[in-house]
Amino acid sequence: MKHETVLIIDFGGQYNQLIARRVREAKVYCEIVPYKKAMNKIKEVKPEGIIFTGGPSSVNDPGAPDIEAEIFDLGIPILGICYGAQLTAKVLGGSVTKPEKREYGKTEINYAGGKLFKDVDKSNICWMSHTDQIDKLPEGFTITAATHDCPVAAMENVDKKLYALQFHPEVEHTVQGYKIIRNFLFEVCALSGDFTSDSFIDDKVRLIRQQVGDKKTLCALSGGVDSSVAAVLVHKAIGDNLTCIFVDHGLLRKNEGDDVERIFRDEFSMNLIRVNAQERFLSKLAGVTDPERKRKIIGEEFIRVFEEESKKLGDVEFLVQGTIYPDVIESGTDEAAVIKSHHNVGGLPEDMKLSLVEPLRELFKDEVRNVGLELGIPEYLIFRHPFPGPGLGIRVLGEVTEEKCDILREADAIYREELEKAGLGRKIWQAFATLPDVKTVGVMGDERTYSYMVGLRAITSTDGMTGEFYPIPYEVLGTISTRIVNEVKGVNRVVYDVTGKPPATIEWE
Ligand SMILES: Nc1ncnc2c1ncn2[C@@H]1O[C@H](COP(=O)(O)OP(=O)(O)OP(=O)(O)O)[C@@H](O)[C@H]1O
Ligand SMILES: O=c1[nH]c(=O)c2[nH+]cn([C@@H]3O[C@H](COP(=O)(O)O)[C@@H](O)[C@H]3O)c2[nH]1
Ligand SMILES: NC(=O)CC[C@H](N)C(=O)O
Ligand SMILES: [Mg+2]
Repeated sequence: MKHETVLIIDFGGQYNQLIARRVREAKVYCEIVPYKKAMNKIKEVKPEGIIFTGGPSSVNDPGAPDIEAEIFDLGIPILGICYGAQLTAKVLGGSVTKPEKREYGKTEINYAGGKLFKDVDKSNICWMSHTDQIDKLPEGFTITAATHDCPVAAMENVDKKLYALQFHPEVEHTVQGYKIIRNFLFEVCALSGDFTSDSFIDDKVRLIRQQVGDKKTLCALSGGVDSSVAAVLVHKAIGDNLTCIFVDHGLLRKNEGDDVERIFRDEFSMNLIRVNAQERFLSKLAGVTDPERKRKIIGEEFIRVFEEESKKLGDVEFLVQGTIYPDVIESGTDEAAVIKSHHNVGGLPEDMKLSLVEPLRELFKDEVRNVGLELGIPEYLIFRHPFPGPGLGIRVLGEVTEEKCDILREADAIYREELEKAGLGRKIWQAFATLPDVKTVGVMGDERTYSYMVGLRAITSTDGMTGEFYPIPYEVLGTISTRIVNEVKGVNRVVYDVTGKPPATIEWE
């Protein structure tokens, strides 16, 4: 039986999989298609609804992603989001400009009602991330929402079932955003919601067995959430043919190497090899300051270590990684911009010989956590803060040296210890310290100091795609700052990062 289908047309937005996920959650089958293939795909699957994603380009740029005008005459309901909304306006004869004020993050909005905003509060908060905006409506459209700086925050042509939103309903910070997507699916497209996916774990176990067969397989295990879940899942599929490799690259947090080794030897009966590779990583990084260069060096060195270990085991073809969707999209795709090359995706060397097994590649962190819990992995492992593979290599900003890593390790340990003491660990999604390549003047013991400054970051998020800084109480910040400056030699100043994502990212590099 053919399921009702929604096609999501990809213009390179950061949140495309989030749109897909919301549609999946509403029990509607959907597929993401590159914009260049949109018309062919529409003819092939005859979707009941179409969603245009956001994207990094400006519709006025020469060569910007475009869409055939005939798509608007097919009678299929279309929801354009951000770039998708701007493109709808442009193609249908309206216009888009770059206003003086841009909007990023939470923004107050007023809705005018109608099918798309059924049961949505008239005045609410939405999530914006745009530079351009619609300034002239195409014929037949009316404005259905506005913010202080964006007069056309939504527009529609009810007769033609065309809807456009400047904000992002798929992002959870848009209060009632999911309701708006559901209204599009159920009120505008009149779908019934006939898609329930089979159990993810059973499906994946079957697919992994198909891909790997009885071949020996390595798993890159960091002890983090994603690779632990990937390892347990693959172990369920292929048992002892799986060997986990944990690389201590000298860029780990305080005590992390020993903790990971102990936990995975005690808790799981899996083959685990720890490779101590501190010197080779640090020597490859010596003198390098560009963040993207550093990420690529680390990504490549990881793979070289895995290749060497695979030779020792003999006949290994596959490498399991705990790659998840944000790693993929932020590393750039044909349509999406490179935000940063995650070491496990954009940082992989071109000549790598192992084939990848990445069962979590389409999922977001909170979905991975749910799979982990279902697999019986203990909660204290599942709810740990994420820690990026390149580790302190991208938290020591600029050139990475052992001395700077040592300073950061101590400062970071104090910071996280005090957050735990204050009971904030589980309220914050990810917290860490960074060491900018900046020295500042201080006065300690009546003497001048000229020492490093430490930056503190604490973010709330569900999926790592967007986030807000967590308001740590001043007393707690004060205690942390005093302890860091008193206890960590080489630091005389502490600052707190109060930026969300967007416009910043979570990590500083
Ligand atoms: N020190 C390491 N040793 C071996 N593999 C690693 C190491 N660090 C990262 N990896 C590999 O790179 C992948 C991506 O790293 P990432 O930090 O995103 O995920 P994670 O460590 O598994 O989970 P978390 O996001 O909770 O830290 C991991 O899933 C793992 O396969
Ligand atoms: O395994 C990883 N390899 C990487 O190269 C990498 N870069 C960022 N991160 C983590 O991804 C999430 C989103 O990070 P950003 O907002 O900094 O892009 C955050 O949780 C980051 O810690 C990485 N994880
Ligand atoms: N998030 C988006 O889709 C952004 C669209 C466009 N690049 C802008 O800045 O307005
Ligand atoms: Mg990690």
